[in-house]
Amino acid sequence: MNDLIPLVNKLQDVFNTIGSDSIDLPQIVVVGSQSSGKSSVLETIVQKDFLPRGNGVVTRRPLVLQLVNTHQTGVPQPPSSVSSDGSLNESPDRAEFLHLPNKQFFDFEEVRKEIEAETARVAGQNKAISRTPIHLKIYSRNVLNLTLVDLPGVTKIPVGDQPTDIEKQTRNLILDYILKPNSVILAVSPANVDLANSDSLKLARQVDPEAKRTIGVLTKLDLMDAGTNSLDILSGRAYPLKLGFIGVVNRSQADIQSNKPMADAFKAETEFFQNHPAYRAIAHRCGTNFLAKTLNTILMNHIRDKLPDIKAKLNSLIGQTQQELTSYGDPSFTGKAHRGSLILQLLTRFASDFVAAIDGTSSEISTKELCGGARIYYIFNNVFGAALDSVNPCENLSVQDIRTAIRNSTGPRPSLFVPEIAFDLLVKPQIKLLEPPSIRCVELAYEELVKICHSCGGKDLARFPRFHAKLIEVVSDLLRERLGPTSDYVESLISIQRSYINTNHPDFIGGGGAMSALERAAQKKKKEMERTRKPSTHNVVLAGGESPMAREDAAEKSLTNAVATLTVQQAEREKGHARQGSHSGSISSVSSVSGSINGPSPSGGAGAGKDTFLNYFFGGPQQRSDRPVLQETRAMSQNVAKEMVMPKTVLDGEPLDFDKKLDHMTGAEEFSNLSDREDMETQLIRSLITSYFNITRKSIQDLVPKAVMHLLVNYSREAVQNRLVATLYKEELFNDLLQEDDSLSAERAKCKAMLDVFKNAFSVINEAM
Ligand SMILES: Nc1nc2c(ncn2[C@@H]2O[C@H](COP(=O)(O)OP(=O)(O)OP(=O)(O)O)[C@@H](O)[C@H]2O)c(=O)[nH]1
Repeated sequence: MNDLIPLVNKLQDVFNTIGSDSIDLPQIVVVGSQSSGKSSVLETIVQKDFLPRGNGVVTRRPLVLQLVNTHQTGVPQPPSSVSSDGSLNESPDRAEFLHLPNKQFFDFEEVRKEIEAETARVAGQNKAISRTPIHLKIYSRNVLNLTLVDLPGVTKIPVGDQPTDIEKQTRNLILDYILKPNSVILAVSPANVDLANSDSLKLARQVDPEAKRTIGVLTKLDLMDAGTNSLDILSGRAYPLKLGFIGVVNRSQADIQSNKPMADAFKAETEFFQNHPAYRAIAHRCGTNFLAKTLNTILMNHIRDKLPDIKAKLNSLIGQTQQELTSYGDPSFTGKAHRGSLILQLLTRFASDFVAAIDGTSSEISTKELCGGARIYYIFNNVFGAALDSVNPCENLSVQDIRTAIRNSTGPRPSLFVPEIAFDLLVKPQIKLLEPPSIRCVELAYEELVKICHSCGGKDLARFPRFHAKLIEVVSDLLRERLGPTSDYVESLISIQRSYINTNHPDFIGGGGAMSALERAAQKKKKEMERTRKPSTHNVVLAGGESPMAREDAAEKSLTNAVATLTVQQAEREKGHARQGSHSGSISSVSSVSGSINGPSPSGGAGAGKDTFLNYFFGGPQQRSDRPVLQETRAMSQNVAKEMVMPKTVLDGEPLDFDKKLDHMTGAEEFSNLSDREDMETQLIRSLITSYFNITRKSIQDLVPKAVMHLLVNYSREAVQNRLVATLYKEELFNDLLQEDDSLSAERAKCKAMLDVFKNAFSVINEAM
């Protein structure tokens, strides 16, 4: 039975080699406030001076102490096994530190120095504490098998390098250890301080409220005021702990300073209890010897209770670790004989992941966010759709632009009808507005495909980062190759739309439709005004002699008249064109063919100068002044004008009106005051542009996603596997491609070591049970 503690020690060693605390092993954790006597208790149990001593905070790192009984039978030697002269028997006692694996310590003064040095190395010289434990193993025939952890004492006031929250830090460190259900709490309290103020018991109660795994130790019983004693506590009446309280008397500071031998201290302790009137009756249940035996029994029972759990935990850890190890791949498969098939397998997996992500058939589809092909659909439907919808058909088209277009398209003659050529000129640049969102749609789909290819390959490929990078590179190249043709095609879709303005489109509103819509709008507005008109205001006559209503009436009337006149003119005109046998029924049908089918347009040679006019109409004011053609025209006109008026100008030195007019050849000031007819014409052109633009927008919205799917998505989807094989399945590349990631090899080795440890521990337990 006594083999159980060495078993746990063995497990602890096994786990220490990989620095894992994945198994909560049974151990005794010593807890107490600063200077309560924790180190003294441990030293008395070990029967050795080996712990650092001094004023204030001494224990500053957890010390995991494994006591190993070296007696053959495993039965501990009683501390009384001293020679007749009172000195301890010559013993082969020795100590080992985990951090110094090849060194054995036979001098325990050296052990103390090493603990001090190791504490200072990690926690610094000045009172700060550290969570990193020191592992110390002591082999002796005078110890019972025990695993104990000495922790820094609870302090209230920071000293030295200690941070202001030292109390919190120490408490958290202690709680980390005692929270583990497999730890037995050795709660040390000095007897000369009221138990109600005991930090160790308060902490123990937090994690073990039923007091099932807490054992109380009362130190400094010799320092209690004369006439007082702790019998109530020691006999379990004052504070209920299932494992009870044990009283001890350690060496005092004076004893330590005078190097009082352990054996003497032990003797003195025994005498103290046997001679004390209050404790005499329970002397056999007091003292360090009894404490060591009790702890040994408690720990063994505890281990026996916990062993099945530990075994089960180990079993599941073995399963998990085995799985993790498998995920790192088998290194033996990268050998020469398997390289080709491994490359092909990984490459095919990458390609099918890519296809599956696009098709939405991937097994790792997210339920949290859109991924793969669904994102491409989102781009088409939501992003591209919304971008197109947000384009205003008459964007950047001012009244002035429209008027100028109308005027220019009628040439030197005044316009009789709404000029079709102006509509043609104006609508083309508007269609161009659809190009940027369409190109962006291609780019977004491309970016999405690049993203998809980055997420392909899965865990298997993580092993071979170079191969993974190469696969991504090849697919990215393929996608990049497709980006150009797709963008070009989409660009040409817009150019196609601009190259022929099909005013014969069945959905196009046409001139007649636009006119009647305007008429309806005007009549509706008129009715609304009539409805809101108040009778009392009818007769109010202003100083000017005309009532505001009367003025409104006049304006309304003239607007309606203008619409009527234009409608009649338009009807006449359409009739005329019908007679000539051209496309009939819409004003714009006339416009679209006027330049080619029906001979010269009303604007004469305007067709030839269209581009210049377009630039002129749709560039900003700055651009406009920069246009060389316009500048030239202007300069020419000015020269002509100057020549004409020179004599008069020279005579009186004043700028002539004619000059001024030519300087403002854009005619901007005239557009501020449009006639009713001009206003109607402008509105008519606007509604024609809007109608035609909407038709084009609809077909672009339909065609661009189709083009992207055909030329970019489906093309690369189908070509990916072949491209990958053609580029990467080459014998001379295999070596480079199958270079394993260093960190992954290290991870695999670590995982393998861990698995060995768990298996080892499992068989250790199996043998013991
Ligand atoms: N007289 C007497 N003194 C004791 C007893 N136990 C401990 N001391 C003294 O109390 C002081 C503190 O004891 P330590 O064992 O260093 O206490 P600790 O809890 O380990 O202290 P830290 O590690 O600094 O938290 C030392 O001077 C001990 O000699 C005891 O039972 N009787």
